[in-house]
Amino acid sequence: MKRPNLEQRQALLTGVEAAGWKVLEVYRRDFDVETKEDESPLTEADMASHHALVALLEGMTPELPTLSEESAEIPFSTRQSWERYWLIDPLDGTKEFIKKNGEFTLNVALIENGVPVFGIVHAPALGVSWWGQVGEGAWKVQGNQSTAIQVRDLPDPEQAPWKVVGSRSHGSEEFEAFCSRLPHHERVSMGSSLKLCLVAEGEADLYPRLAPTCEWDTAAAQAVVIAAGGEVLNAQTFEPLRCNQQDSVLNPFFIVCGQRDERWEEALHASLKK
Ligand SMILES: Nc1ncnc2c1ncn2[C@@H]1O[C@H](COP(=O)(O)O)[C@@H](OP(=O)(O)O)[C@H]1O
Ligand SMILES: [Mg+2]
Repeated sequence: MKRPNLEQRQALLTGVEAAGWKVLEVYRRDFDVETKEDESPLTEADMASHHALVALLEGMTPELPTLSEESAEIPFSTRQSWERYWLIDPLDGTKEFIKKNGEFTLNVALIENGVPVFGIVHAPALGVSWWGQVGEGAWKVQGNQSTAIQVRDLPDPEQAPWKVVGSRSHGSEEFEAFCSRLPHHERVSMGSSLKLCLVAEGEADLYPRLAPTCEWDTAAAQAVVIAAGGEVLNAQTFEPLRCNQQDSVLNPFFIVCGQRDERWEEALHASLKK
C-alpha cells in the first residue's frame, strides 16, 4: 500500500475504534499503573491497544514496518532505510487516562520519507475520531456523522481573543513566556494529541509545544492538521516537523497553527531567546 484508499481508510478507522474499545474496557474498571524507565506511566490499556493496532496494521499492510511507543527499540540504522512506515502511539495522554478525564487518544500515522501523510486520532472516551490525508482533506467522525474540517483564520485579537491550547500535565516556562507576549488571548488546557485536532478543526488558533514530546505523540495529528490547511512547525526554524531523521525520536519544540502571523512569530522568537 502506498496511501490508503477510501475502503482502506474505512477499515483502518474501524480497526482503530476496535482498539479503542479495548482501552475503554480497562478505563471503566480498576487497573494497575507501572512506571517505565523514563518515569512515564504504563497501564494494561497501553499494551492492549499496542497489540490490537500492531495486529491491524500487520494484517492490512504486511509489507510496512510499524514503530510503536511500546516497541520503540528499533535502531536508527534499521529505521533509516524505511521509505514508508506506520508510527503509532497506542495510548497518548496516559496521565489523563489515569486521571479519568477522557483526554486520551490512539494515534496512527503513515510516514512517507519522514513526512506524516495520513493520520487517525481516536478519542474513545469522547466517541470522536479525526483523520486526515495530505492532499485529500480532513474529517471529524462522531458516530455515523463525518464532517469535513479546516483550520480557521486567526481572528483580530481586538474583536475576539486568540485561542491558545496547552498541555494539561506538561507546561513549561517557555510556554508561559510565550503566552505573556501574545495579544488578547484565551488559554485552554487539554491532554494528548487532542490539542492538534482542536487547531485542525478551527476550535483553537495556536498550540505552542515548548516542552518535550516524541514523534508518535504528534505524527498522526500532524497529518490531520496539514490536511485541514494548518502547519506544525519547528519553533526555532519554522520548518515543518519531520520524523525519522535521527537516532532520537524526540521532537524539537514546535508550534501548531492555522497560518503563520508575525505577531505570534515575534512572541515565539522572543520567548525562546536565552
Ligand atoms: N520529558 C518528556 N520526554 C519526552 N516526551 C514527553 C516528556 N514529557 C511528556 N512527554 C510526552 O508528552 C505526551 C503527553 O502530552 P500532553 O502533556 O500534551 O498530554 C506523553 O505521551 P504519552 O501519554 O503517550 O506517554 C509523552 O510522550
Ligand atoms: Mg504519547
